[in-house]
Amino acid sequence: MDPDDKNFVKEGRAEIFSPARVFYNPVQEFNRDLTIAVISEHVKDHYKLLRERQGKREQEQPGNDDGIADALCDPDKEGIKYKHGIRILEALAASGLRSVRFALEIPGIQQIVANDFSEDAVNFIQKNTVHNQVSDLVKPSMSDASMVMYQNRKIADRFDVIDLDPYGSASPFLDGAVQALKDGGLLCVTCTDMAVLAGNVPETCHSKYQAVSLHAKFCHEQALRILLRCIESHANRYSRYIIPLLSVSADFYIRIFVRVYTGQNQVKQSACKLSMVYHCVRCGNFTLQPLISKIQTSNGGYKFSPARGPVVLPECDICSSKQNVGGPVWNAELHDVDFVCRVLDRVEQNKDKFGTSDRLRGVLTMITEELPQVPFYYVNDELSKTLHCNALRMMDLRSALLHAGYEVSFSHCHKNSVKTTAPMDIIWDIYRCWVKKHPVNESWLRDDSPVKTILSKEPSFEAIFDEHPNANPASRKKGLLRWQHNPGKDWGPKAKATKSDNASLDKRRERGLEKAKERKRKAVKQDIDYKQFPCKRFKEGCCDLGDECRYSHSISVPQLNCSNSNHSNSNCKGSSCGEQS
Ligand SMILES: C[S@@+](CC[C@H](N)C(=O)[O-])C[C@H]1O[C@@H](n2cnc3c(N)ncnc32)[C@H](O)[C@@H]1O
Ligand SMILES: [Zn+2]
Repeated sequence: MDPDDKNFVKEGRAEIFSPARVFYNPVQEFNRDLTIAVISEHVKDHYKLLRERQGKREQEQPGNDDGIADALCDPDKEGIKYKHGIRILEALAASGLRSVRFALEIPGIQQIVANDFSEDAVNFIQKNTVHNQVSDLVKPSMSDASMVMYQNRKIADRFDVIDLDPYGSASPFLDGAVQALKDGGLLCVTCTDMAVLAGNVPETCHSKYQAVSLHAKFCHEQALRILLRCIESHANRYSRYIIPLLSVSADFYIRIFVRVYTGQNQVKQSACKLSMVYHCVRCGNFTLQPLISKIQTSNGGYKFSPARGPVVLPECDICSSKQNVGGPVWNAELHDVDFVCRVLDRVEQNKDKFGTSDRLRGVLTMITEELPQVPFYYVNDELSKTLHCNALRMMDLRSALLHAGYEVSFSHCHKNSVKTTAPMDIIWDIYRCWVKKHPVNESWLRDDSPVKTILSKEPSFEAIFDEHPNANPASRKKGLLRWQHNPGKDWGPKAKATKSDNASLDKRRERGLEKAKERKRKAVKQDIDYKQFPCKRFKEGCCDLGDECRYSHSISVPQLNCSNSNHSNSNCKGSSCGEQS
């Protein structure tokens, strides 16, 4: 292998040959680093369990006569085979980079099956395995991913860890995965079909995940909760259930880590972890409707019964607008915070090991700060946008909530998120107090607008905006890297690998850039100032271009020219709007 080759990739301790016709996405290094940290902690638990089961505590002796580490102490050497180590299946392995990194960077592995249905990919898995001297640990396999999992359903054949990292949705592979894991086995799942999970196509979301996704500001957390519920429902069919360890929304994908257990009693509780979601289309108010209630019985036991509903009136109790209904979603915890703290410790103690350690520290710290039992969040800029008022600083809103006796946290899913135990009307009370000091323009107070409905009510208390000692969380105080800044050229889910080579891919990329430049030149010629138009992606919470975005991220974009009261603001095209006065 020639290290100067353009197709030669170094990541972690691995050196991989990865031509364009085999999939490789450099932006997913964060995903792979995170997975290595999580599986390493899983190995610790695996050995703890083994020791408990066998009651043995031997001195560590990696590498006995047959070259296999045999002791049951926590393994500490990577790259060697452990007789009692874990078995991993990477069901969709592409170049094998992930599997090779597992072999080189996670101690305590017995075997990794690196599977792909593409012959090309498997040839590269083979080459890369030999080049990185991990042929003892990594076994290339060419098969359909589901088939491998169905063939390993027998208890003796099941895996300790299954990693699913597909193009788009992981849903076709979930049924096989929940059956091919050992009791307590770890399932790691990526989904990159965010448009589906985030509410753009609710009917497709239903066909893939059996849940309706809503077009809501909390869409990234919704994606996590839809996927978790979907895995749980697959598991339940086989008397199994899941315990989420870590659920992450990052860049253009979600990544979740859950343990799968067997137990009919726990499976019954699954019904209590489901909720439908009502969501107001105008003010963003949301309410969860559980499907099953667990009721205490007189003899100290409990029974299940259908939940009472509906929990909301047909119209939003805050702004009287219509509400959509979505779900069902997972309504229980997204993470096991103790486990996340262990992963965070591992990252902090091995900073040099992970190329993305700064971001890992930031995101994991934020996750440990999230309110664990509060599904979803509001987005602060969206609240001020709804009222067309001056922006209320995040620290001021957080302080006001804390002074009023409520808990508050960020969500790692969104920069300006507000997770809180306060009902939405309390948040509006805080905004009502704010607006008294910073009145909104009279023109927004039309009869049919949520602005008027919300502001016509007096606040039920006097909000205190003085900085509260807990308003600034540690992750923010320490200035940890919590968000990816200005994504680079490779950002985004990559298309399926093609037969073309890198050179032609580069040419296509160059042509794309040239076209974009041409469009910009034309715009300048026509003297179009895009900054007068609001950025749709920013509004949806997914524009990461910051100041570089050619559209406006300001909430005070003048759309006031439009006199048509039926004309929704989000559709207004500013100076090009046909319905203007
Ligand atoms: C997104 S790539 C995997 C990337 C890899 N996990 C990594 O971290 O670099 C998806 C891979 O899945 C393979 N694939 C897609 N459907 C499959 C199936 N049903 N069975 C096996 N492999 C499949 C494709 O050939 C492709 O190489
Ligand atoms: Zn409303």
